[in-house]
Amino acid sequence: MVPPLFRTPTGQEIPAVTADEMRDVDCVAVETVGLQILQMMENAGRALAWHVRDVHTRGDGTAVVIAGNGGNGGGGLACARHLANRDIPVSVVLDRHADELTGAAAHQHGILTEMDIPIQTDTQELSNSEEGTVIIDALIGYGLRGRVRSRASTLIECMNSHPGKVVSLDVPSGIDSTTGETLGSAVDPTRTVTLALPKTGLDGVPGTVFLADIGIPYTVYERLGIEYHCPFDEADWVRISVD
Ligand SMILES: NC(=O)C1=CN([C@@H]2O[C@H](COP(=O)(O)OP(=O)(O)OC[C@H]3O[C@@H](n4cnc5c(N)ncnc54)[C@H](O)[C@@H]3O)[C@@H](O)[C@H]2O)[C@@H](O)CC1
Ligand SMILES: [K+]
Repeated sequence: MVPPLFRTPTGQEIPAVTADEMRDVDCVAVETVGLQILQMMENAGRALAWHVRDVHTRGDGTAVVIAGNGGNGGGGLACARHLANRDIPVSVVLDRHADELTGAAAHQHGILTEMDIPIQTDTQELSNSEEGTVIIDALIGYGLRGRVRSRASTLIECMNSHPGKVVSLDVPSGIDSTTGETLGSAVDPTRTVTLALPKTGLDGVPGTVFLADIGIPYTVYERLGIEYHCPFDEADWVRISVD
């Protein structure tokens, strides 16, 4: 399979990676170069919050984060903190009971509880929220394995039936980030904010796609033989598309 070629609006080419290749990037960044996941996640959450504010054009200006238990969910929970810091009323719907969260997602969740941000597993509030509410899809990223299971599938349907805009983190949940295949059901976003490098499966996803800088240094890409030239200019993100 020839990987899709993504370009910035100025025509700069950016290589796309499979989920395995992105895992290698993460692995070299963390294990060899010494970045911590939370450092990258902080950049992801902040960039995502900027995009949520950018699509917030009308309505009551609220946001609901739908979060899973992996790195994608952790980025969404960090985003919730950044939105609350900008006085945007935000709530969180988890895909599981809070006691079952682990790793970075549990860490981010702990901060949100100290901030008194409403967190639930019930989707009622999401269903009742206004059209102007922005939904943040941080359920599953490139870690999707197999067909979407029932609870996640319910949350995906809930996001898709909401009249508000949906911003997906990294990959629309339910899309295989390597092949672009819908594994059962998938989020239909207004916008996707993908991290560090485009994923091959993003070719053809609905909505616009932005690439966000999460602070991975050149040396990581060099060590993996990925030809990378910084596509970012004044902003920490750039719109990308396939020819
Ligand atoms: N360097 C990077 O690229 C960084 C990536 N980050 C994020 O981390 C993500 C990758 O993190 P992970 O490897 O933890 O994986 P993900 O967070 O993408 O996926 C794991 C989550 O998806 C659920 N899941 C997997 N398959 C499922 C299925 N079939 N049905 C229902 N639920 C399913 C798991 O239960 C878990 O909650 C990226 O997509 C990105 O959003 C950020 O944490 C920042 C750093
Ligand atoms: K997602």
